[in-house]
Amino acid sequence: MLSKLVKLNNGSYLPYMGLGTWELRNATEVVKEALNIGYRLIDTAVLYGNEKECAQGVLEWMKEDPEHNRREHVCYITKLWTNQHGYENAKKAIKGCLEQIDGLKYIDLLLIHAPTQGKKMRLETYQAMQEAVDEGVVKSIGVSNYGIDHLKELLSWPGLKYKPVANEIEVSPWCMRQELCNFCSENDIAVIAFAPFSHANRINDPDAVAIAKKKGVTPAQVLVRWSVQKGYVPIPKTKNLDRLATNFDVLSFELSDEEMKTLDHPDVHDPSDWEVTTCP
Ligand SMILES: NC(=O)C1=CN([C@@H]2O[C@H](COP(=O)(O)OP(=O)(O)OC[C@H]3O[C@@H](n4cnc5c(N)ncnc54)[C@H](OP(=O)(O)O)[C@@H]3O)[C@@H](O)[C@H]2O)C=CC1
Ligand SMILES: O=C1Nc2ccccc2C1=O
Repeated sequence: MLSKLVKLNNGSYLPYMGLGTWELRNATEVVKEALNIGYRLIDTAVLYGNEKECAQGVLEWMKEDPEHNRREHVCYITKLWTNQHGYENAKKAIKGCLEQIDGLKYIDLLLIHAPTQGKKMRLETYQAMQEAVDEGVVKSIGVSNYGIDHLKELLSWPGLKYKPVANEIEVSPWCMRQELCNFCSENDIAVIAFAPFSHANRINDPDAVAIAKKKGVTPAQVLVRWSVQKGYVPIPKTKNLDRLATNFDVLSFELSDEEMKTLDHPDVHDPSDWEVTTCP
């Protein structure tokens, strides 16, 4: 039986999966509906331009049933974009993120969106994020699109006060990043798996379709389940209210070892998005 929560290295938890919100233009409506279905993790970013709308969705959901729908039940993730790196710049950017979400009061998990700005900028940004934890406005911090070298740089940095709790990276059966995922696991860093459908490119994969048919589920559910069963936290995105519920329903069935192996493509590296895990 899979747990509904993934324990982080700072003692807090992530839900077993969440909602991606890139390109969501009806974010308030989708986030509110997702929370009503049972999603408890919302992944946004400064880049997406919808932080305010996502927060509004959470606030409206809380307002619907204040006794049961509580702020502390939701994990709100946002990410600093690449032009927000550097100590002062990041301080200002974090303030901006907090202004966007106002009524939510704090950010559950703040990530550096990508390691593209070089060592000095990466570490200065992280320093500003650590201070936001000390100020109580951010509960946990982590990174995204970090490769092993970027993680080693951070873990060996003398200024490290709070270990990154998570690395958000593209992971799917066609982008397994086994070495990086193993490194994260060995260092107690959770893997948040973005683009679990390879940005919809793989939703009709014949193996996923065949397994889905056999189980009476959708191929999307098979791909989300693959990720959850690997121990990752997938964050599929949909703007479609009907798909929200099925994508979330992945605890009612299991994939056998053989089915997992059929889906695995360890020798394929086909990211659907940017590939910056090896940048200097
Ligand atoms: N940190 C980073 O650098 C990155 C983070 N991310 C995060 O990860 C999230 C997910 O990645 P994303 O790139 O959106 O790609 P996904 O792999 O989640 O695929 C999303 C696509 O799949 C479609 N889809 C969703 N559910 C179904 C379904 N049940 N059946 C058929 N099609 C479906 C969606 O269309 P529709 O909406 O019409 O249903 C959309 O076109 C992002 O939204 C973002 O939050 C993504 C990329 C980079
Ligand atoms: O969701 C995302 N889609 C993207 C495309 C390019 C760069 C970053 C991202 C995201 O974070």
